[in-house]
Amino acid sequence: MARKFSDEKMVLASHNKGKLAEFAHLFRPHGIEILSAGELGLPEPEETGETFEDNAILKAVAAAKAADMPALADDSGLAAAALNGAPGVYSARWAGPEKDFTAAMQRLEDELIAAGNTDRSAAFVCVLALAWPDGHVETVRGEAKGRLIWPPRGDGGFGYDPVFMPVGRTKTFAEMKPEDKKEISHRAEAFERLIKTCIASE
Ligand SMILES: O=c1nc[nH]c2c1ncn2[C@H]1C[C@H](O)[C@@H](COP(=O)(O)OP(=O)(O)OP(=O)(O)O)O1
Ligand SMILES: [Mg+2]
Repeated sequence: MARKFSDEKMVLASHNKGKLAEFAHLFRPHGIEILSAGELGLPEPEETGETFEDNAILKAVAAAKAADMPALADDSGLAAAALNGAPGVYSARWAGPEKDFTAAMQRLEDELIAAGNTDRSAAFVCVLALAWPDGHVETVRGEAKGRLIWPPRGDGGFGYDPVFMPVGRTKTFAEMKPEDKKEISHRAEAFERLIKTCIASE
């Protein structure tokens, strides 16, 4: 049995404004007060894990202990099939300290072409970890499948959204309204699973 969340508030252990905006929408119907790592002055831990799970857990546990309240962390990224899942857990690092996603998307395109440009399928992955100050952690995972387009399109969203076209759609994540991305995203799927396992009262 998963541990249930029964508090009134939690800290969102992320320093990414794009994620924080999406979580604000996702949490709206649930009546849970969300504080951000930034507003609590929490440090950004080094993401030394090899998997999304490892990194989500280390971010959530560090924040829960530092804030002394339950903490939710999101570790996510884009996995290109032709690149054996790269950039994967390195998705943020491909953009460098300047968070230059124009450069990161260009690198992705260059590597797809170098790999033969025959398979442009990719998936966004999101692992959420909910940790308590005593160190207990629950994790859930969500995925969105699609393909990588070029050139980038749209100015909504964040990160790699302008090159990601979800399966069965004609708009990239960056061209969609936030409420449309929210219906089908990796983050929304993981969030729904989190609600079912850890937050719903049944
Ligand atoms: O919906 C998304 N749309 C576009 N790009 C995305 C998305 N979701 C993850 N991504 C990419 C960019 C992000 O920078 C990286 C996650 O890296 P990741 O370490 O989990 O997040 P982060 O460093 O940006 O913030 P933080 O660790 O403080 O939560 O993958
Ligand atoms: Mg990060």
